Amino acid sequence: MAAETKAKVIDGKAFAEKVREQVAAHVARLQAENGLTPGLAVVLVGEDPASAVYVKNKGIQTKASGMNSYEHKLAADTSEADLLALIDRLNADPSVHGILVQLPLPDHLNSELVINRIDPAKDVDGFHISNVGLLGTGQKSMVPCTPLGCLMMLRDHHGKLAGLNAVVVGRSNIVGKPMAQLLLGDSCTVTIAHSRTKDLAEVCRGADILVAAVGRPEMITGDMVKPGATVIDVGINRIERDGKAKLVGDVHYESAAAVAGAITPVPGGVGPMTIACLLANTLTAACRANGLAEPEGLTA
Ligand SMILES: Nc1nc2c(c(=O)[nH]1)N[C@@H](CN(C=O)c1ccc(C(=O)N[C@@H](CCC(=O)O)C(=O)O)cc1)CN2
Repeated sequence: MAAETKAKVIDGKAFAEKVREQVAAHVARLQAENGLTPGLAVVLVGEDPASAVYVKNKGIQTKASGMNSYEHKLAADTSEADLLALIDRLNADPSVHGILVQLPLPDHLNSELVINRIDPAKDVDGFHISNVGLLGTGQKSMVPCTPLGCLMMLRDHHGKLAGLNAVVVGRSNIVGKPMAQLLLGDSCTVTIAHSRTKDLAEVCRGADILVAAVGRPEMITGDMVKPGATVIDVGINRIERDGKAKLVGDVHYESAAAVAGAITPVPGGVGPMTIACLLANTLTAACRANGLAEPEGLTA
């Protein structure tokens, strides 16, 4: 029998819709008052099916928010020199305020080199080494979309986060590390745990906020969750169960929801916030590039 769900379910789909509405309202004001339309260029190399869907959705949502969308689809065997030349052109294009290179890139391309070629002011993914350094030192930066989305949901649920114990399970550059920096910025006491952490369950049980970003299906189980804790599940894992394809997070939802105070589901939790925050970052980049006030509530 399924365990009873006690936790409040944090609805990322609904939250993302509100963020997109805020972005669209701000974009309409920018157009009316400043004659400015933010533009986002997304670069996809190759035919990875999941990446193609994410890029398509980015284009649809960018246009729906009133911004310009520029899609660049390149063949899987595109050379590094050609990709870098495209980034140089986008860096120099004043109608492009945000540039995103969809990851993962094909193996023959050096992701670090490619990402670090993007103008940091247009790096709406927040992956450029300059933005990483700015975030790590508490300075104004572009913030990676997935952690920014998690932070927005946590602030909305808790109000103030100061003094709370946060455990981030996972140490990736894209989610784990920036998530930890953002929580530290909001004065949480932060622990970064990972696959080699000793007694991971005990470390997790100390968390008021538990962020799972390990990329292992259902690794975080209910016995690892402190009663009443807020659980943010960043994992998106495609598994097969009972002969059917299924999408699950890094958290075993039923057992964790029986103990947690609040929890994000998969799908419909963190995932939709990633693209909503990409739109927010593009708007922020356009405002900064034009010396205009940044949108309130849409930045870290
Ligand atoms: N350059 C980047 N590449 C990648 C990023 C990124 O932030 N920047 N993140 C992921 C992919 N991603 C956006 O690019 C993304 C992943 C998941 C979702 C989402 O809405 N997920 C849904 C489920 C969708 C499904 O059925 O597959 C959900 O969780 O509800 C949006 C965007 C890697 N690459």
